[in-house]
Amino acid sequence: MEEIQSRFKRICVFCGSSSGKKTSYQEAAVELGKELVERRIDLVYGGGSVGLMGLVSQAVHDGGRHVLGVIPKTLMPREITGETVGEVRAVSDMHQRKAEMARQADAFIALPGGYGTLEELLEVITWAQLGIHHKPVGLLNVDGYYNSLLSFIDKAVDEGFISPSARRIIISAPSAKQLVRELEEYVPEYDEITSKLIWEAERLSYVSESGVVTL
Ligand SMILES: CC(C)=CCNc1ncnc2c1ncn2[C@@H]1O[C@H](COP(=O)(O)O)[C@@H](O)[C@H]1O
Repeated sequence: MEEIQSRFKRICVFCGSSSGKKTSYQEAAVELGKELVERRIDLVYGGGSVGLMGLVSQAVHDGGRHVLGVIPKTLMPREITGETVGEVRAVSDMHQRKAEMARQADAFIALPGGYGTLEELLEVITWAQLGIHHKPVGLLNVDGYYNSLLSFIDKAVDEGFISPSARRIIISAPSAKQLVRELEEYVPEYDEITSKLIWEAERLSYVSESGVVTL
């Protein structure tokens, strides 16, 4: 089989700590894991084996790619998050966890999930909007799970709360293959105002060779 060389070394996946009711969600998590393997991309995620998090991490690990789970110390007991495959990095709190996951990744993908997934997704979108990073953000819209979120965001654009260029930060696709392909082709738009901002990366605990804006 021909090996595909990706521009991404490691992708951060946000997804449900539950599995969801439809098998299509679980299948999509495995499919995404296999797509990363095929493109020789490593995984960073929230750690543990619960829900879709367990399925995607297992698929990447089984395929021989590196898996990094970033877990706050309080979530570390196995009865809470289950066994983690690959490397585990303990951090002090949820804020540090998100910063570390973002720092380690070259792109972000959200699978279906609940509050935790939404919060992680919206934060990396907000950071992109502010020019803190220029990494692509993808939404794996399995079976239209995120249609209502996307409609809401379009309404926010219509109502003048989100700019059309900020809307374009989100790349959505119904399948892992299509989504990763689109993320590979993504070219970030540089906003004149945000590109003039200098972020105190250290204060945000968010330092990256590729992601942080330097003027
Ligand atoms: C005590 C308890 C309910 C533990 C659940 N176990 C968890 N283990 C690991 N990461 C998690 C957990 N719950 C939420 N997260 C974080 O929030 C996201 C999932 O939250 P949710 O299920 O969509 O909302 C994941 O991407 C992960 O980074």
